[in-house]
Amino acid sequence: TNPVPKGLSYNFYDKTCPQLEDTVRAALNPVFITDPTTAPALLRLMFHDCQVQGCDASILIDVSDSAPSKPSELGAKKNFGIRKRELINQIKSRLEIECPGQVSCADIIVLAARESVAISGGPRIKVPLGRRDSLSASSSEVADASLPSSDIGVDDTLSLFAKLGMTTQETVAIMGSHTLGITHCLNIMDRLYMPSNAKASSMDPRFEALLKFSCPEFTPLSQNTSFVFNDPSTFIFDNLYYQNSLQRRGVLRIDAELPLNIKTAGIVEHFAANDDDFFQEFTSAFLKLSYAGVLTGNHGVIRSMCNFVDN
Ligand code: HEM
Ligand SMILES: [Ca+2]
Repeated sequence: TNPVPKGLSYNFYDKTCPQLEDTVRAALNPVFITDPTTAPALLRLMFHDCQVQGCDASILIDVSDSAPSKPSELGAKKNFGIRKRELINQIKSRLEIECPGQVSCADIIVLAARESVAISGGPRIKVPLGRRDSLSASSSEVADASLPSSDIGVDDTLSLFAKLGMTTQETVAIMGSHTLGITHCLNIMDRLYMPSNAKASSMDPRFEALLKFSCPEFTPLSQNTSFVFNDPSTFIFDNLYYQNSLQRRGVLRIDAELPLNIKTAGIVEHFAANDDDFFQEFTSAFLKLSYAGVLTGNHGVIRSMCNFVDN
């Protein structure tokens, strides 16, 4: 049910860089310990790469060649809060010593996300490799059009991930990524303070008060870095996201509405009660995300540095 795209395989680097997965793990483990916010950042980095012109490391490119003065993909509004790109570069430099010219930045992003899930207590996902890197990034306009907005609802989310071949179960499972990490206040200000926005009314009032306390309505600019945790166990990959959403403590609109929509409510309840099934569906959803728009064979390149295109 989960065909591996042509050009990707589980033994892709067996001859050219057999120690790849060990190198990635060894590079990340110390960072995960010193900065536990790393895992959530790297998981979201993969989503935002794969969602914009495919899993091709386009999000790592610093400036756009075609329009050097305009913000490139990374500068898109919806990429606000993207962090830890430099870690992918650091891993890449190690690999350029160990196996020069072999490993794509796109594969490193997927491997780093896979490690992030595993180190946080989530499923250990084996991923097929062989992605290649794009020669250019998207414009910020294209990136903003490809990434979901922070107030997307259930139906739009289902169709967004259906484009990647995900079932409703898999879509609910991939949203379980919000078991990790944070949301900056600016992404929930409308939900909290727009009286016309009925979504707020379905929140647990104590949770709403907590969010409003963390994200006051008239936030001084100097404090617009404030954030809230996505779920109560923000560094642990578990099914508390679903339990929490069922208690009307979802942070984003989508987190709050998955348990309310007739198409997804039963699945949320199931994952809240059964983390094995959540992990299993998450695994197949993660793989489908990692297959999005991949460049393989003689498409794309292997960049020698992840943040710019020198080929
Ligand atoms: C409907 C789809 C989605 C929407 C609207 C959405 C939206 C958001 C928003 C607004 C944030 C807060 C970012 C910030 O303020 O810094 C966030 C964080 C996050 N998202 Fe999503 N997301 C979606 C799907 C996904 C998927 C598919 C994944 C992973 C595969 C994911 C992983 C994460 C993670 C790990 C964080 C925490 C990042 C951190 O702590 O730095 N999200 N998401
Ligand atoms: Ca991309």
